[in-house]
Amino acid sequence: MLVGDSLSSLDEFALIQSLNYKKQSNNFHNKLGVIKGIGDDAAVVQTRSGSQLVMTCDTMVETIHFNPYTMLDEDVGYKAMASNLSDIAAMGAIPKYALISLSIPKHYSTFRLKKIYKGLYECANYFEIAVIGGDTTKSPKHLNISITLVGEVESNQALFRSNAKVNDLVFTTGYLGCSAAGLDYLLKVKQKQLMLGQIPMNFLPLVKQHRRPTPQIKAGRILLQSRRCHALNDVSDGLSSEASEICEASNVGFLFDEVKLPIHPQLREYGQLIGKSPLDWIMYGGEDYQLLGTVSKADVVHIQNRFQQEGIPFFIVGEVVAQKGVQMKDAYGNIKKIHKKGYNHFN
Ligand SMILES: Nc1ncnc2c1ncn2[C@@H]1O[C@H](COP(=O)(O)OP(=O)(O)OP(=O)(O)O)[C@@H](O)[C@H]1O
Ligand SMILES: Cc1ncc(C[n+]2csc(CCOP(=O)(O)O)c2C)c(N)n1
Ligand SMILES: [Mg+2]
Ligand SMILES: [Mg+2]
Ligand SMILES: [Mg+2]
Repeated sequence: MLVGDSLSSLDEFALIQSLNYKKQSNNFHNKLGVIKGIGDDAAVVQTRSGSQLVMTCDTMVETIHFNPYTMLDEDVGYKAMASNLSDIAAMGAIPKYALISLSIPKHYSTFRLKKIYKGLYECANYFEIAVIGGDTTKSPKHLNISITLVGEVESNQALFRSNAKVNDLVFTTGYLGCSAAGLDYLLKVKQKQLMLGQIPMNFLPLVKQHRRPTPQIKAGRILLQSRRCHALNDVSDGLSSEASEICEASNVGFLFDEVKLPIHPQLREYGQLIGKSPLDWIMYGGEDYQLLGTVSKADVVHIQNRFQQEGIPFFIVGEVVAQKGVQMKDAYGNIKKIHKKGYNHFN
């Protein structure tokens, strides 16, 4: 990076890399018991007890992650907590403690902040997370909420992006693309603080997925306990981006099967209405917070059964191949390359 380079010339992931690469020695990390540092959904560190700590933080910034047309105040708190929980789920870990950092512009009333915290505690209480601290400051213009989550995982069992193996099957734990379509709808309607009751029934699942995604903690635990899941990631930036992350970390490729990608009926309907392919939202939309992972063919039936017992969807959507990168096979058997495109903060 050159002095004075503008951020817009840099990719978000390249920026993280350039700020952190080779700044600390491996010995130093080993001494401190770092099992997994930068580069996965959460960090994993050794403790003196038998288990390991899992830590992550994610931020929501007004105008970037939400605005008055897309979210109710309660939803902002709920989603800030849920998106962090999702990174813990992607490690197969159990979330436990949260620290909340809040930066508030002058025009926010305590009434609105209480609503944000109502949603935040709704999510924290449901998933049995103890809120144990945080930080509060003024902000020049927009609200900023950042959450640090700490969880626990059985020693050396955490699921990484880096263990996918050629011939594994690729799965997701639910429908993708709905959140992005819900966002599209809300931005088109453009009505401030739109209540659920004002939204036509057929668009409700899309809006709900955008405002209140369910972090897949239970799915992550099933996958870890099965001891048969090879790689795992959560889908915050879109399927193409998250698949690329697993492929890069594992040094493999993914071949998605277009006819196997599940399309939510309301996503299909909304796509038809506005003339857009659901595949665009699925591949490049993001914020669904489902899990994307790989499992060996021999073990897939066992895992499928466990998901069925728990009533959680499990869709096989492709396979892991030796050819690097992400590809898509269409209904006619034609294969095309999928570029790593998706939500990226700086381009
Ligand atoms: N400013 C930073 N300094 C050091 N490490 C960072 C920084 N920002 C992100 N990271 C690390 O980079 C890795 C990738 O982060 P990223 O935010 O893309 O993952 P994610 O939280 O799973 O995705 P998303 O934020 O889209 O939900 C993680 O290990 C994260 O801890
Ligand atoms: C008003 C508004 N405009 C656009 C978006 C879309 N969006 C913002 S951040 C992000 C990726 C996840 O965030 P991160 O990578 O920071 O975890 C996506 C898909 C939105 N939610 N609200
Ligand atoms: Mg993640
Ligand atoms: Mg993040
Ligand atoms: Mg992101």
